[in-house]
Amino acid sequence: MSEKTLPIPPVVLDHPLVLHKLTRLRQASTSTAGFRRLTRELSLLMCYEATRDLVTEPVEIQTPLEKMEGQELSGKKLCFISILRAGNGILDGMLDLIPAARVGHIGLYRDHDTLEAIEYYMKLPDDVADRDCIVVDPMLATGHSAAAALDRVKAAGVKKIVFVCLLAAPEGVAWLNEKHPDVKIVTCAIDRGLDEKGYIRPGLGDAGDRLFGTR
Ligand SMILES: O=P(O)(O)OC[C@H]1O[C@H](OP(=O)(O)OP(=O)(O)O)[C@H](O)[C@@H]1O
Ligand SMILES: O=c1cc[nH]c(=O)[nH]1
Ligand SMILES: [Mg+2]
Repeated sequence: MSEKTLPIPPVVLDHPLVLHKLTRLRQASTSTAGFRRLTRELSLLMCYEATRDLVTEPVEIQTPLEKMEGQELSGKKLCFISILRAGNGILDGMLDLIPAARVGHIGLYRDHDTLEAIEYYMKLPDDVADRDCIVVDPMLATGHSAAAALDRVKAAGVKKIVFVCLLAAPEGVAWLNEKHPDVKIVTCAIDRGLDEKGYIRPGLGDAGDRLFGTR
């Protein structure tokens, strides 16, 4: 009998700041500028959670008053991978917190009729296999885009991946858990479910259009 890997339970941020900012983000009356700013702020908070397992080592430093032992990051280097185009809204906040991280991009769009993910671009750093990766996309709806992106990242040799999104549908979580049970999902909320067009309900609408003002 084959052993099935148990999925890592998703981490849902329940911090009051996240609840407040996510509520503002969802509101239809929030402007493009406001949506972008809130996405960036929420990304900082999600980055904090997604990097919780980073390894540190002791380092001796001198404060203005005395020597002490501090801690500095010492584990594998990081790479952020943005699923275009809406992933770039999250990427900005992540890079505010970890400016030295490398960045990869995977271009995917959902076919409106089949809801399958269609790839149109990919560029990953040459040394991505030596890095831990955080893959970012605001929305985990059917999970097709995220699963396709993770297939590509794993094919490039990456071993440890966290997937970060603003909102998830239970259907997307189930799909990703099935396809990539070893990938931890970090999200601000898991909503009620998908509608007949594959939109997350109650959701926040089309994240890409709201970030870039394209509709
Ligand atoms: O889980 P799924 O059902 O695959 O849906 C989620 C995808 O849909 C959105 O992208 P979209 O295709 O609208 O592209 P965009 O970022 O260019 O707007 C979103 O940013 C995800 O990538
Ligand atoms: O609700 C949804 C689903 C997929 N993509 C979005 O931008 N929003
Ligand atoms: Mg879109």
